[in-house]
Amino acid sequence: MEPQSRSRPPSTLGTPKMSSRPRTLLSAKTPTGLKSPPLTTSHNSNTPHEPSSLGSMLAPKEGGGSVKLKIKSATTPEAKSRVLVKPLGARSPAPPPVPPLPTSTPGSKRVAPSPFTAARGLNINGLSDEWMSAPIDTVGNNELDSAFEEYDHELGQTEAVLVSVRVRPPNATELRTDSACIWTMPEHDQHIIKLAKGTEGTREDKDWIFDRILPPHSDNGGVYGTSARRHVRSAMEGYNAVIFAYGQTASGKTHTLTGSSAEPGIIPLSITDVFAQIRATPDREYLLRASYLELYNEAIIDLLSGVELQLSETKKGVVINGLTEMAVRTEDEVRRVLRSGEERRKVGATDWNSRSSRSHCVFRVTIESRSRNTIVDEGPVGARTPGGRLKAAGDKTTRISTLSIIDLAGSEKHTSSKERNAEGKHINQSLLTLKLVISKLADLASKRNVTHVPYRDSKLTRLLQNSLSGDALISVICTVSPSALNLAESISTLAFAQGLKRVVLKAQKKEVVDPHALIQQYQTEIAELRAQLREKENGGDAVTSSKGEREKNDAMEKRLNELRSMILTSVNVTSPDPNNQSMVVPPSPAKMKYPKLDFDRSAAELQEALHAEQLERAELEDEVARLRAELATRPLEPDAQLVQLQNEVSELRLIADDYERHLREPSRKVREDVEKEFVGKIRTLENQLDSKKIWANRLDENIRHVTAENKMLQMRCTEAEAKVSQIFEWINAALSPMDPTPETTETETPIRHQPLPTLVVSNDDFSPSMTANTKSTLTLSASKMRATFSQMDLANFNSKFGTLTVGGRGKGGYMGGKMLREESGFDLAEVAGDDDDEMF
Ligand SMILES: Nc1ncnc2c1ncn2[C@@H]1O[C@H](COP(=O)(O)OP(=O)(O)OP(=O)(O)O)[C@@H](O)[C@H]1O
Repeated sequence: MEPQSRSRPPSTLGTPKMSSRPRTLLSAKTPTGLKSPPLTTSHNSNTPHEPSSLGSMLAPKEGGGSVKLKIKSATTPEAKSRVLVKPLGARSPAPPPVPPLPTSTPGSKRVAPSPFTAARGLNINGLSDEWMSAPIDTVGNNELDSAFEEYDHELGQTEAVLVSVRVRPPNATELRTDSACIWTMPEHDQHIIKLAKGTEGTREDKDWIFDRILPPHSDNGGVYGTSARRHVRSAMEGYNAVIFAYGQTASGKTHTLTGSSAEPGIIPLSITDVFAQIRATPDREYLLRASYLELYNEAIIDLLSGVELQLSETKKGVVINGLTEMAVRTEDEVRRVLRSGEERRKVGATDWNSRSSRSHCVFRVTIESRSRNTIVDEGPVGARTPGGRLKAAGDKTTRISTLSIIDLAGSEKHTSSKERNAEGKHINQSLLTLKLVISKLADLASKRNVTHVPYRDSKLTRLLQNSLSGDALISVICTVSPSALNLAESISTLAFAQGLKRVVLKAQKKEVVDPHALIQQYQTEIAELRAQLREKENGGDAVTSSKGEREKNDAMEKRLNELRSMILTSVNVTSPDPNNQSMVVPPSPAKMKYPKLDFDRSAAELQEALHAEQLERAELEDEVARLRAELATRPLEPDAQLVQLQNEVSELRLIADDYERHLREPSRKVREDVEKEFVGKIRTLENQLDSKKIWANRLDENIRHVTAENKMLQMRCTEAEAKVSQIFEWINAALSPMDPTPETTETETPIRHQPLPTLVVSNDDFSPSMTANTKSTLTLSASKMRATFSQMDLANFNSKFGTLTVGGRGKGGYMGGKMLREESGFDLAEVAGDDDDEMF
C-alpha cells in the first residue's frame, strides 16, 4: 500500500472566518473597522501570540510560572527510578468535582474491550472515520472515571516522566505460531514486568519497574485513566503536557492513541475529557485551538494546510513558522480537524503492519483560559455605553498551555519494500537520536558530566526540545509485543523507558497577563461590538437606518455571535450532536430568553440568571443522558442486526483480501531473493567441489607412488642392513685373536685357527641409485686388517676411541655397526685406508 498523501487546500472545518487572510493574527477587520483576531490562525515567530511557536506548541515558555515541582529524594537506583514529583500546585484547593465523561449515564453499558482480531480492522492507524463519526457515547464511559480513582490518588504524587508499559495481546498469527506471551506481570504489583521463565534469549531474571504496567487485557479506557487523564487535566489547569507512545512497529501505539469506534484511544478520550472539564468549571472561560502536523522523512508537514514548515530557534526556544491552528468549539469540530489531517497523513503497509504510521504525528490543542470574573475594560468605546466604564474585577491573567499527543512511527527492521526502507531509515535515525537525547538528559539528572545534548541531530528531537528540556509534564506509553520473535526490540523499548524514568522535568503553570492572548483579544472585540450595537440601538438607528446600515448591523451581530461561540464556558459547551452539522452554534437558551441583554444589570443579577440557566441545563442534560442510555440498551432490530453482520462480513473480506495481498507479495519476493542468492552460492560450491575432487585424485596417485617407493626403500634398507651385518662379522673375525702368544699356559683356552675371510663391499650395496661410473667396489681382507691392527698400539687406540674394545660387545663397543660409526667416528674407509689392496 502506498503512503496516502493528499494535498488539499486548507480546510476551514466549518470554523467561521472573518477574513480571506485568516492566517494573520491581527489582519481580519471587524465591521467596526477594528482589528479583529481571526478564528483560524497560523503563527510564526514574529507574531506576538506566544503559542504560535512550536516551542510553545510542545512547551510554551511564556510567563513566569508560580508552580514548581517538588522532588522527593531517593537513594537507591531503584528508588531513584521511582522518584516522585509532585506539582506544588496540587496543594492549592481542590478544583470542583469533575463530573464523569459524557457517557456517565446510570445504567449505560461500558464498552467491552475489543477482542484483538486484526481482521476486524477496526483499529487502523490514524483516526478512522469510525472514531470520527462515532456517537459521543462511545467515547467515554461512566466507569472510566470511577475505575481509576485509585490512580488519581497515586498520580497526585506523580513521577518526573510518567512511564507506562503496555503489552499488546498476541495477534492471530502469533497465537498460531508461538502462543505464549513472553512477559509476566504479577497481579499483585502493577509496576513490575519481567520475562517469563524459560524464554529463549533470557539473559537475566530481571524485574523491570515502571509507573504502570498495562497487561494485554487492559483496554484504552483504563490506559487513559492511568496514563493520560492527569496530564490532560493538568493541561486544562495551565501546564504544558505531552503524551506520546513509543514502541516497535505494530506494537500498538496507534491503537493506544487513536483506538477505534469500539475502543476509543487517548486522543478521542482526552478531547471528550477537555470538554467535560470545561462543563465542570463554571468559573472559567476557555478558548481552544487545534493543530496537527507530521514529521515525514525529516520534513515537517502542516497536516491542516499541506504545507511544509520550517523550524527556527529563538530566545524562547524552537519555533515552527506558519503552523495552522483551528479554533474549535465542539468535539465534532476537533474530529473534523483530525479527519482533515488524517487525509494527508503518510500511512503505508509494512511487512508487519498493513497500516503502519510512516511518520511521527503531533496533535496539539492549545488551551487559553481566564477566570470568568474578569471583565474587560472596554476602553474608549465601552466608555460611551450607558452602563459606563466596566472595571476589571478579579483575576486578569490568562493561562496558556498546550496538550500535545504524539504518535511516533515505530522503529523497524529491514522490510521487503524499498520505499518503506527509506522511510524506515529516517524513522530509525530520529528514534535513535531521541534515545540518545533521553540518555543524556538522564545523565544530566544524575549529575553526570554531559557536555552536549544532541537535540539538533533530528527534527523530532528539535520538535520535542522545549518539552524534553523540562517545560512540560510528560507521559510516555511504551508499547511492546508479546511475541518471542520481537524480544530484542521489546527489551530495547524497555531500556528506553528506563532512561525516561531518570529524566527530571520542571513544568510550570503558564499564567500570564498577556494582551495578545487570543481569548483576551476576542473578549475585547466582543465588548467593542456590544457597545457599538447598543449605541446604535439607543440612538434609534435600528429603526431608521438605511439598508446598508442594517446590513452592517447584521454583520456585526453575526461576528458577535461567532466570537461569543468561540469563548467556551460550562454553559455553552454542549455534548456533540452527531446530527448537527451546522457550523454556527445555535443561540444559547439564555440568549433566547433575554434577546436583548441589559448590560447595566448587576453582576449578581447576571450570576443569578446564569445559575438558573445552569440548573435548567443540568436537568436537560440528565434527560438527554437518560434517553441515550435507553437507546444504548434497546436491542437492535433483527434486520438491523443482519445488515450489521453483513457489513462486518464484507468489511472482514476486504481486510482479509488486503492482508493476503500484502502477506503474499513480500513472501514471494523474499523467496525469489533467497533462491537467487542460494543458486549462486550452490554454483560456487559445486565448482569448488570439482576442483577439490581433481586435487584429491592427484593426491591419491601421489600416495600410491610414494607407497611403492617406500616399499622399495624398505627392501633396500633390509639388504643394506644385511650387508652391514656382514661387514661387522668380517670386522669381528678380523679383530678376533688367532695366534697363541708365546706366554700362553696350558690352562688357557686353545686358540682358533680359522681362515680369515675376505669381504667385497660395493658402495652400490648402500646407494642403489648410483650411476655406473660412480660405482666402486672395496675388497676387504681380514688378514691385512689384522696385520694393521697388530701393528697399532691398542692402548692408544683405546684412548682414541674411548671404551671400544676390540671384539667386545660392552658399552662403547659396536652396536649393530651404526653406533660404532657414529660415536667413535670409526670409518670403514679409514680402517681400510692403509690397505693397499686392490681398489676397482
Ligand atoms: N491493545 C490492543 N488490543 C487489541 N488490538 C491491538 C492492541 N494493540 C495493537 N493492536 C492491533 O495491532 C495492530 C498493530 O497496532 P498499531 O497499528 O496500533 O501498531 P503501531 O505500533 O502503531 O504500528 P506502526 O508503528 O507501524 O504504526 C493493529 O491491528 C491493532 O489493532
